Amino acid sequence: MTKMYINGQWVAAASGDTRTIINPFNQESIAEVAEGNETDAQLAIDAARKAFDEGSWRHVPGSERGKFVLKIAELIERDQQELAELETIDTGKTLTESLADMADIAEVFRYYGGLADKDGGEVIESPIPESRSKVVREPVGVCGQITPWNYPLLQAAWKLAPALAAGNTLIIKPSEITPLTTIKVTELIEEAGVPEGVVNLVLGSGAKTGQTLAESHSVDLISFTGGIETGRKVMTAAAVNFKKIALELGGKNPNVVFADADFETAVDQAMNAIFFHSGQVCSAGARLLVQDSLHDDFVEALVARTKQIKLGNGFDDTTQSGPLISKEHREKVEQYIEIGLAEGADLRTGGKRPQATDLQAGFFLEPTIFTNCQSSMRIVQEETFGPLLTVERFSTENEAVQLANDSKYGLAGAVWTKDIRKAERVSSELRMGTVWINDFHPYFAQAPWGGYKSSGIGRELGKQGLEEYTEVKHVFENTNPAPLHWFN
Ligand SMILES: NC(=O)c1ccc[n+]([C@@H]2O[C@H](COP(=O)([O-])OP(=O)(O)OC[C@H]3O[C@@H](n4cnc5c(N)ncnc54)[C@H](O)[C@@H]3O)[C@@H](O)[C@H]2O)c1
Ligand SMILES: C[N+](C)(C)CC=O
Repeated sequence: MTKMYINGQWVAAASGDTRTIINPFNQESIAEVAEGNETDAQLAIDAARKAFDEGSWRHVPGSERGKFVLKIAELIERDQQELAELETIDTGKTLTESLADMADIAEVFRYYGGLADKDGGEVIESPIPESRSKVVREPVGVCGQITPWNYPLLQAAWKLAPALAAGNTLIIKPSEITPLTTIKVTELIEEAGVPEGVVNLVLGSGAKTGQTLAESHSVDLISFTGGIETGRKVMTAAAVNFKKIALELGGKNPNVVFADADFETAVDQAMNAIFFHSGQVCSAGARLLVQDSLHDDFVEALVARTKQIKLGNGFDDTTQSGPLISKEHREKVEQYIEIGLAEGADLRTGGKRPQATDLQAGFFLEPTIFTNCQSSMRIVQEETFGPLLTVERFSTENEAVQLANDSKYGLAGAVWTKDIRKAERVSSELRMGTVWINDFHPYFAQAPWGGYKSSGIGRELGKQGLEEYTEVKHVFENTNPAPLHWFN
């Protein structure tokens, strides 16, 4: 049974409870892990608090902290195959995708390892004679970090690396259904020699362990990645002590194709946008908007190619898309298929479970495309988080922008056109944290990631991702102190 990591020790749950982890491709048991609860979360919080308040970590120079973070990058690269196989068996995503994730993850640690000693503060030109002024950044303190099941280690890396680089201590809680790579990276963090109490790993349900982190008066920052409704609970709980908050929430991301787009590339990338990782991607291009004159030919080509997508085992290198993460999640996406039919959308392909015998044990769903969709529909407005694409038409550039922005979300979106001036005009009007022009999906350590509106608060990655884990302090020195005689 795999344990939790608290104060430098691998420990079982206080209750002795465990949870079985299954492979979504065949529902086979793949691991037995400790199932923590509020008691374990509190032990981890106490360890992180003590390590921050009494330990040496936050006084370690940035250059030394950076070396720890760079060492973790090195260890991740050393064990990337094992980590990728764990990610695939845990999530169902293809091994190719998992290996790409591991490369991204190592790069995130490398990026923040290099950034750890680059902000030594700023001297300010004080307007007051005989004084000196500087602005410094300091670690926030104890950070609670909560991650989702779709990119388990990638989303953990986006939190762990900057938090450590900035000198914080932390408690990380992965999704209870996909903990394996977060457990493994914690082993690597221990191997890298990070002092005890600095990094703590708790496992278990969000309602117990996650909630405890969010509502704790001893936690100074909560960083959450997950669904909009859970994010609302976390934000509410975090208010108890006005802790800093970072929220990376859902998306319903418009993929806007103008008539002058590169047809073949736009079709190919529209598939990539929605069916990569079976659509279980926060920034999936689940909402396709096609200019009227191109619409029918584009949809015909897209449907024909979508029917060819090969579903299967993530370890089979001919597989293009894996299962959904769980029985419950597949049922949730299937409910949206029923909603789409009831709302009058036209089902052009998919919409049901595959019949192939070798796919019956997994949580598979055929790649699905609905056309004749309207912006007011629930399947257009709500995050379906599966292999479900809605297609809408538009006539003018202004209509495209209006439709794309007609959403409570604002995470990401794309524009396809050969007219770069038009792309820039549309990009400047889209209310979302990332806009791709003639591409879909790229993200990397150097550029900030996050959402407008209900897609979240704050940014991960980039220098902004490090700043989120710091407090800003102004230090003012009177260089010639004397009585003021303000009061006689
Ligand atoms: N914006 C991004 O960068 C990004 C990235 C990945 C996933 N996501 C979003 O994550 C969602 C899918 O992930 P999910 O199903 O794991 O999300 P979820 O909200 O169900 O769970 C996310 C995490 O929150 C925990 N949790 C659950 N209830 C909690 C509570 N009351 N208090 C504290 N923690 C609690 C869970 O245990 C899990 O670790 C989608 O909406 C997706 O868009 C967003
Ligand atoms: C990896 N990312 C954040 C782009 C999409 C996650 O769902």
